[in-house]
Amino acid sequence: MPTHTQCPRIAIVDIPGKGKGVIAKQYIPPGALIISEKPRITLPAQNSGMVDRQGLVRIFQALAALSQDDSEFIMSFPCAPSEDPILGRLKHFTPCFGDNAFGLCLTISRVNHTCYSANGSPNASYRWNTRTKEEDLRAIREIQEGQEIEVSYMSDITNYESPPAYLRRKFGFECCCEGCTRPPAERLASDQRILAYNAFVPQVHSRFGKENPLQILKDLEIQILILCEEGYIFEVAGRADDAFELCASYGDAASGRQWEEICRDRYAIHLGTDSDDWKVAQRLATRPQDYVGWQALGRRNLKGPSPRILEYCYRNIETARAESTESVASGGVAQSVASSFDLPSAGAPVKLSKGQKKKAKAKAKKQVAQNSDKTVVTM
Ligand SMILES: C[S@@+](CC[C@H](N)C(=O)[O-])C[C@H]1O[C@@H](n2cnc3c(N)ncnc32)[C@H](O)[C@@H]1O
Repeated sequence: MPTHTQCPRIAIVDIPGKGKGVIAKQYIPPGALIISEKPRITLPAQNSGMVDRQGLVRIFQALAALSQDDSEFIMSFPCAPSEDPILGRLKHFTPCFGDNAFGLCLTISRVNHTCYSANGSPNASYRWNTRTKEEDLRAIREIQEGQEIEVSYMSDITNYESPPAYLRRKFGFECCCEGCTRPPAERLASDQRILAYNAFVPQVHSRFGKENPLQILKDLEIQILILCEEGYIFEVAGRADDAFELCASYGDAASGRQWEEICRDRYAIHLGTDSDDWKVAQRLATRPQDYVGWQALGRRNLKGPSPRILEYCYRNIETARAESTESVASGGVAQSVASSFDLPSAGAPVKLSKGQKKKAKAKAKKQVAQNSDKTVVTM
C-alpha cells in the first residue's frame, strides 16, 4: 500500500486550526500526480453514493469487524462535539465511484479543504480512479516546497450555496480558509458575480443561431475571466468547450481548435491525460470536424481566444491572483474587457430577472445534489 513515506514529495503535519494536514516537501508542478493510494479502510455503499438504513447496518457490521488499529485510525480523524462520534467520522470517507464503496486513505484523507475564491483556491484535487482502484491526488496549480496541499470538498465548479454554510451543514466544521475569512462585503461581491455567471451559463446554447456569434464569444471571454478571477479554473474548460462548439457549428476549424485546446489542457491538469474527457477534447482539438454539430449553423469565420484569455488561462494562477486582487474589488479585469468591447460587464453585480433566478436556483439544486455524492452519509 503506498504511503506518504513512499512518496517523498509530501508529509503529514499538524496545521493550526485544522488538525492534521499534508504539505509539500518539494516543488510540485501543476498536473503532477502527487500520490495514488488504495484506501486503508473500505466500507460498503450503494451505487448512488448515498446510504439508506440498510446500508448503515452493513457499514456498522463492517466497522465491527475492523482491527483495533483500523478503528483507532478512524477515531484519529476529527469530529465536531455536536456530532455522533462514529457518523461524524464517516464523513471523512470519500466515494469510490463505480465500486460501491467508500474509502479512507492513510495520506489523502488527511488533505484539508480550501474554498474557491478570489483570495485563494485549492492547489490539488482528488478523484477515484476506477481503472486502478486507487484515489489519485493531482496538483492543479504550482505547489511550492513547504506549502499546504489543499483540495475542495465541494464541487470543482461554481456553486450557488454559500461555501461556509455548505461546509457547516455537510461536514460540520467552520472553514478557516482565506475565502471564508475575508470581509463580508468582499464575499458578497464574489457571490453576486458567481450568481450572475450561473445565470449566464444555461442560456449560452439557446443563443446559438439566434444571436451574433461574435457577441456570444465576447460574453464567453468575460465569463472565463470571471472564473479565473474567482479561482474556478477547472470550469474554464466548460466555457472554452462552449466556444469550441459555437465555432464548430459555423465550421470554423482554426478558431474551434484554439478554444478546444484550452479545454483539453485544463483537463490534462485536473483529470490527467488518461481521462476520457481529455481524450475527447484532444480528438476534437485535432479534428474539429468530428463535432456532432459541425457546420450545423452554416459557414462563417469567428474568433479564437484573445491574447488576454490565453494569458489568463495559461499563466500561473498565483500571478493572476496577485495581479487581479485589486481589479476584483473594483469590478475585475472582466469589467475592463467589457469596456474594451463596448459591452455591459457581465462581471459587475447584476439584477436577475425572475426567469434567471429560477434557472440559477435549478442549477444550484442540481449542483447540491451532485455535491452530496461526495459524502458518505447524508443526515
Ligand atoms: C478529511 S479531514 C482532513 C484531515 C484532518 N484535518 C485531520 O486532522 O485528520 C477533514 C477535517 O479537517 C478539518 N478541516 C479541513 N479543512 C478545513 C478548513 N479549511 N478549515 C477548518 N478545518 C478544516 C475539519 O475538521 C474537517 O472535518
